[in-house]
Amino acid sequence: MCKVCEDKTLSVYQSLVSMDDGNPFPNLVDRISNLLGSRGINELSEDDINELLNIMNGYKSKRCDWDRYAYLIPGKYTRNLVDDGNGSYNLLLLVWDKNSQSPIHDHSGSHCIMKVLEGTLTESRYEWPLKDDNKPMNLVSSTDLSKDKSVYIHADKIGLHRVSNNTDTLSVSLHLYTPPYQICQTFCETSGNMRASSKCPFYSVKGVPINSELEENDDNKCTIEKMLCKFKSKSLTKLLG
Ligand SMILES: N[C@@H](CS(=O)O)C(=O)O
Ligand SMILES: [Fe+2]
Repeated sequence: MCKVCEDKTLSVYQSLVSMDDGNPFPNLVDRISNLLGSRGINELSEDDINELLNIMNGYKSKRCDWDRYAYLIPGKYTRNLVDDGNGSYNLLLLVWDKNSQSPIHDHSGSHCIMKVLEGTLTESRYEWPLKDDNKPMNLVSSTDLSKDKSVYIHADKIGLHRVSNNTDTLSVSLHLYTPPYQICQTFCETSGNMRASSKCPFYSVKGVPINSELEENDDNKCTIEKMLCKFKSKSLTKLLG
C-alpha cells in the first residue's frame, strides 16, 4: 500500500475508533502509551509528569468507559491491569470496597499518577521512619480526592503513603506506575517497622480475571450498575459490520 493510501486508511481507522461509542478511555490509554512507550522507563522529566497529569485531568470519568476492568472483592481493594505499556509502565484500575485501605507502603522507586474515577479516596502521606525508632509513624498530610481529581506521587521521594476508602460506597481509581513494580515494602503504623516486602498481585488482566478469589465468585464483577449507564458501547467490529 502506498504511503498516501496508508495514511488515509489510518485516519479512517482512527476516526472509526474515536466514533466507536464515544468512549474516551482508550484514547487516554493511547496518549499515555504514546508518551511513555518509546522512552527509557526511568527518564521522566517534570514536563513529562505535567503532561501525564494533563492527560489524566483531561479525561472525565464515566463508569461505562472502564467497568469491564472493574472487579470487586468484598472487604479489600483489587488491582486490575489495563495496560502493561510493553514493560515500561503499568496502568491499573483499582476497585476499593467501602472502608478498605492499602497498607502504608513505598512504590519501589516508581513514579505514580493516580486519578479517582468514582467515589472519594483519602491519600495519607507519612515520613520515612528512622531505623529501629519504634515510634508511631508521622502523618504529613491527608487529602480527600473526589471523582476526577488526579495526583502525582513519588512515594519514595515524597515519603510513604496509604490510600483509604473511608466512605460507605465503593470507589475506583486509575494508577499509572512507571517503571512498573511487582514488590513494595509495607510498614507498621504504630512502630514504623518495615513489615514485609509484599507482592503486588493483579486480580485481572485486560478485563479477564486471573485471581482465584475472583474465579470462585462470579458476583464480583462490579458491573451491577452497568444498566444505569446511558451509553451502551458499540464494538468496532459491530461498527464495521
Ligand atoms: N500503590 C498501591 C495502591 S495505593 O494505595 O497507592 C498499589 O499499587 O497497590
Ligand atoms: Fe501506593
